[in-house]
Amino acid sequence: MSTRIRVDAASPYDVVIGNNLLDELPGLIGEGVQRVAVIHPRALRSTGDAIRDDLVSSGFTAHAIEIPDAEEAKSAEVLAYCWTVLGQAGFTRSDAIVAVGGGTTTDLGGFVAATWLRGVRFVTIPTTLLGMVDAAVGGKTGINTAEGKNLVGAFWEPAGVLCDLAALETLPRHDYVSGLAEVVKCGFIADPVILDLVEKDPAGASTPAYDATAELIARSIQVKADSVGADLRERTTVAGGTIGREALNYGHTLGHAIERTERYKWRHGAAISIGMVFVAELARAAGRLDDPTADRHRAVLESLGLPVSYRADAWPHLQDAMKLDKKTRADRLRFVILDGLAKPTILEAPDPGLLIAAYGEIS
Ligand SMILES: NC(=O)c1ccc[n+]([C@@H]2O[C@H](COP(=O)([O-])OP(=O)(O)OC[C@H]3O[C@@H](n4cnc5c(N)ncnc54)[C@H](O)[C@@H]3O)[C@@H](O)[C@H]2O)c1
Ligand SMILES: O=C(O)C(=O)C[C@@H](O)[C@H](O)[C@H](O)COP(=O)(O)O
Ligand SMILES: [Zn+2]
Repeated sequence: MSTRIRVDAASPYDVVIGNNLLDELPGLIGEGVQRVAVIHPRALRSTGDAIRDDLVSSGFTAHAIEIPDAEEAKSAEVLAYCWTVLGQAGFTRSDAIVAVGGGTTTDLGGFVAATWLRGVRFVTIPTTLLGMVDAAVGGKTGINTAEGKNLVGAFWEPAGVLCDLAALETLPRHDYVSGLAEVVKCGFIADPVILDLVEKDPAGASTPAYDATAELIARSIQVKADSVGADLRERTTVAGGTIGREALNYGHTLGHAIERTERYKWRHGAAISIGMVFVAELARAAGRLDDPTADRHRAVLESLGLPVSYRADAWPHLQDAMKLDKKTRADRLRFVILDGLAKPTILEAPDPGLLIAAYGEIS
């Protein structure tokens, strides 16, 4: 049995969660498409080849494009390599891209789709927890540069998202747990039932075999779908006491700065775990967040084995990196914080003393 979650975008699409979903792929690729590129990371070579072969059996001319694993894929060089393959294979505007892999593959693959001939059809098949609950949904695509995380990219929405839960069984444990950071994020910003389900059995929740895994995934995707359906291009700042898509950036201002400082060798979820504890401390220091909710961040993330502290001497580098965060306006840093559980808002240009105090709590 599969679950479908609709994303009410300009062209609405479904995120399907279940098993053996590949029968749905030709329909998502659509009529009139001749060529399909299946972009996959090195670690999923056999999956990429199998999907390509299936597509050939369905009558498409399919090519597998192998890219590096993890953040190495999100580079200008890999992007240019994909353009070369598409050009040599004669991809036209009526052809399509399928990205099969984790968030790095769907971010890169989506940017290839957004930029090739100014935009071709795109389908995501996320194979990591993080990809399913976050990266493959919502149309943010892009690459990193030496100056910062995701600094170059485009909004380019998929025609559909297929989350085959069986893929999670081969995922290394630290990658699964990294994805849980985004799940916990959804709990704090919008759906506290997620936190209850994780806290009930953190050891169990750290594996895909947990009896609430499908519910955790569906609830997190619903949070994402609601946010991007309402504010795809992240334009809503503060309106009527609520914020739009920026809420999904909870923990990411410091988290992305840590990723840059670590030269993109860390997993994204590990970095944003620290980033969430930091903004919880910032909100507490600013008198905005109650102690139990602030303390709950460290407790739940630590119980999953995620990091919650970082080197004290890194603060000057992190401050520099945060200046290029996409929420920054002119010289004013803007952080997503909580005014209470599931009440995200923006803290604009906090006093430097507050930032140092919050960093002191996590270093
Ligand atoms: N676009 C968005 O809205 C959005 C949202 C959240 C995160 N992201 C981005 O997603 C990226 C992180 O994604 P991730 O955590 O999925 O990491 P990832 O894509 O690097 O995947 C982690 C590792 O697992 C391997 N892998 C993937 N699926 C596997 C499977 N089923 N079995 C075994 N190995 C597998 C990959 O090759 C990689 O080495 C970051 O770059 C982050 O910025 C984007
Ligand atoms: O979808 C969003 O919006 C998010 O912010 C989700 C984040 O989890 C994700 O890491 C995203 O890639 C961050 O976007 P960025 O705009 O800060 O680069
Ligand atoms: Zn993220």
